[in-house]
Amino acid sequence: MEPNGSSPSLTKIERNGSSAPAIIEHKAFARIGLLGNPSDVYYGRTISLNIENFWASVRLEPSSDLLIRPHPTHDLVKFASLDHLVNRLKNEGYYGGVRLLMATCKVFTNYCKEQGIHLHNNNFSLSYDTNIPRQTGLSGSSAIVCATFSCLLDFYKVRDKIAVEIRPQLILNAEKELGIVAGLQDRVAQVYGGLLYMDFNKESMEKYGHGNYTQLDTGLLPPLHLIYAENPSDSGKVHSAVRQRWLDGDTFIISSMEEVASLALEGKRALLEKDYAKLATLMNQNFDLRRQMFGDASLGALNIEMVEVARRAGAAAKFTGSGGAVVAFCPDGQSQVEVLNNACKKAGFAIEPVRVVPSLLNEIDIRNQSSGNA
Ligand SMILES: Nc1ncnc2c1ncn2[C@@H]1O[C@H](COP(=O)(O)OP(=O)(O)O)[C@@H](O)[C@H]1O
Ligand SMILES: O=C(O)[C@H]1O[C@H](OP(=O)(O)O)[C@H](O)[C@@H](O)[C@@H]1O
Ligand SMILES: [Mg+2]
Repeated sequence: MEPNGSSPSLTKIERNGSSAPAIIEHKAFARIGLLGNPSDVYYGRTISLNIENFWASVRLEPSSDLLIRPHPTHDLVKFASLDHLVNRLKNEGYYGGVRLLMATCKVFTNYCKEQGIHLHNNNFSLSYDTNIPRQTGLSGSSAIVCATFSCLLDFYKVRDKIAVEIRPQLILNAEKELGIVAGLQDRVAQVYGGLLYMDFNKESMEKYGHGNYTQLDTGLLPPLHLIYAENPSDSGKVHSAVRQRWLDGDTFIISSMEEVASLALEGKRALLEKDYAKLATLMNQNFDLRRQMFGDASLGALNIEMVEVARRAGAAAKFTGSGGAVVAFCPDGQSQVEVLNNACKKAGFAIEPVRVVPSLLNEIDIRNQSSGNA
């Protein structure tokens, strides 16, 4: 695994000798919610893209015992002192990636059993690594789950038995299993790659168990920038209160989520027409609606400041996910990008150009898309 390297190859299957069982390695990349998030949690719509800037990788090695290997830093259990332990919990919480790997194994196994998909009895060990800034709304959690899921698909050779459009829901189920409130957009972007328009309308979700996912030409995108800060926030916690209000029938939340969903629909049109002034307006509206629904305390002062620094430079800006990272677009071009770069550096925020991942579907995946994907 080389998450600190620079060139992300997608899949690696190593054979040590002609008869030795294969080691399988998969990557899953960070994603940006460009428009419509978080309405994906509420039968809405989003436009999202998978980005090469950051990724998680998972390695599966055949072994005699079934072993889930803790990550040396993300699942820290050895500390220099009590203060170190307490600080670590304060800044990063109790959890690392081990629980994600375990939940993925459980959801995968149960789904295969329910569907009558045969799994052989060989064991494996799983380890992971990631360079996705932790809990910054770049979908670091589902990248770990998605890469694990891909390893299991290949280890059990069942890629042709689990249709592509079903996989995001199974990946989401692994996090649901852990009580994390989240939606499908991350997982769809990570399974499909590229730029996607997603429609999670209730009818399709209930009838087929998935939304309608359309891959768009990544060439439609204008240059985008990613801004982020070391500021972990727990996306599950951020979402729980708003989710509860939505379940309780709060009319403000329900109508605002519908408005957010409609931004993705308008955004699709704007992208197809290359109407980037419109795109900028929609991105700003998206963040303003999130801010009204979630409230400043839940979004966090530093996260709001990231959006405001970008806006003061004249850029359109919104969260990539639930908070921690921002996607910015400079409608006035390169001179504005320079102003934005300087403003971010001055404020202590990292900024870098967005690099989009091309489609990740292989021939088996494309052949096995179910007919329910209208
Ligand atoms: N970089 C990471 N390393 C290990 N585990 C992680 C990492 N990021 C997220 N997780 C796990 O996923 C859970 C949910 O993370 P989440 O808040 O959704 O972050 P993100 O915005 O990166 O998806 C965390 O509580 C933790 O268990
Ligand atoms: O709030 C959002 O936009 C997203 O939040 C979660 O993503 P994360 O990267 O963990 O912040 C959630 O999983 C997504 O479905 C939401 O759209
Ligand atoms: Mg997450």
